[in-house]
Amino acid sequence: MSKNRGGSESPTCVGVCKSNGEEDVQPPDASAGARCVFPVLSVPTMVLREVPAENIARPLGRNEVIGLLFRLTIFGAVTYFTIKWMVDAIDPTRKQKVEAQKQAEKLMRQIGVKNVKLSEYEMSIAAHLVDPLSMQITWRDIAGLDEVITELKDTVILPVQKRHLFQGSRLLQPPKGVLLYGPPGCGKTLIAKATAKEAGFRFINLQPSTLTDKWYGESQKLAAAVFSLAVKLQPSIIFIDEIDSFLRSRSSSDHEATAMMKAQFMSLWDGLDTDHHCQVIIMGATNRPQDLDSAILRRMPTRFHINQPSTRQRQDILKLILENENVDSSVDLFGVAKETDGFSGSDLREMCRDAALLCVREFVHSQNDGPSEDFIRPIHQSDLQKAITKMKKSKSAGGTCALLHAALD
Ligand SMILES: Nc1ncnc2c1ncn2[C@@H]1O[C@H](COP(=O)(O)OP(=O)(O)OP(=O)(O)O)[C@@H](O)[C@H]1O
Repeated sequence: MSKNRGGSESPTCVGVCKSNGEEDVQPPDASAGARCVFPVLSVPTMVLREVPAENIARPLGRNEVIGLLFRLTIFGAVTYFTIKWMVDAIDPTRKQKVEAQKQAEKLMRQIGVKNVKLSEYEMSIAAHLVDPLSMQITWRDIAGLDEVITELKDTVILPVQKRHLFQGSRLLQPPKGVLLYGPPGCGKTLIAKATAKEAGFRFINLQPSTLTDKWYGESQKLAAAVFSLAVKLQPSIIFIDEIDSFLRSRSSSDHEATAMMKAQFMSLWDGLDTDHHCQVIIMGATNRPQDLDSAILRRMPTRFHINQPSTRQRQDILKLILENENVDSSVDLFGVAKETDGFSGSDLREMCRDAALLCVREFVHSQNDGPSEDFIRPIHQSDLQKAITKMKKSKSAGGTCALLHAALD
């Protein structure tokens, strides 16, 4: 049953007859009791059928326009959020992004940055900001590198801290790029962190994988975000450990996205140079400076060689590492330094830890054997000797592995 215009019910079936190619609307009563020629009507046709012709021709009223706009807005918003939700749901990096955002917000609060609006990409870079409270490293924590520290103070920190002295000079501006190079474990990261701490710079510890492990196109947006974030947080240091893995010499085998990202990184870097008031420094560390792109090397004119420590430097490092430990007064640190030729600062630290652990182990054993004194004995020369032998063995095993890898490569 359908209701006709007058409101009375009739068993009619409204249909559109097509005869001789013309469309015609059947009067309701014409089809009464008859079979429909076209039993199903399309919705727009029904709507037109219901709306009087004069209503279609007349302009829409104010309320109708508002209603229409309202419905269109709702429809647009629902479509937008549905698509956004679907894109988010299929994005494999979504969880990472949410985590990064939380971490970034926490760090921004800790470093006291307020009223700075960050983009989604800047947020994920901000997750690599080092919390200045947890960054306790100062010059005092670095031994044997006094010359490097003095030069860093003069060439990097002074022009930043006493800007007014260098304002008129183009030559004496703080460098935009600093390269620390040398064997692993010799203090490059320590130097970078201490520079940031002492100069009062914010420190973005950028892992190359943050930029390289991304979807096509994401890397470039992230690279741009590194620079825009550093500028927003200036004075700041962008520290890139193992910079060679990321900005190595360009080759024809480079993936297109990698090549584009490198080129973009360099042009963003040049952008820092054009603004003399910009206080952003890129500090790179590498064990393989020979692998770095020559264009990158040109952008890092201030370079520091952090070499394997000499005997005197090793003695200073040992003194610093054992400063607060319980060491027997008979221990000869110079003798230990002489015996540890080829050890890095990191090796020396590991070696001293091993020696200290020997004392702890002896204490634990003595406790197991029955009641004994309740203190850990001091580190003796013999403990250090044993630890040196162990470290030398593990280094030569490491060396054999390295040779094996080199032969296989
Ligand atoms: N000159 C030094 N004075 C004091 N400690 C040092 C020194 N050099 C290295 N160390 C010790 O070795 C650890 C590793 O040093 P660091 O991370 O700075 O080395 P790196 O040169 O950056 O190494 P990598 O190239 O592997 O990143 C430090 O945390 C510190 O304990």
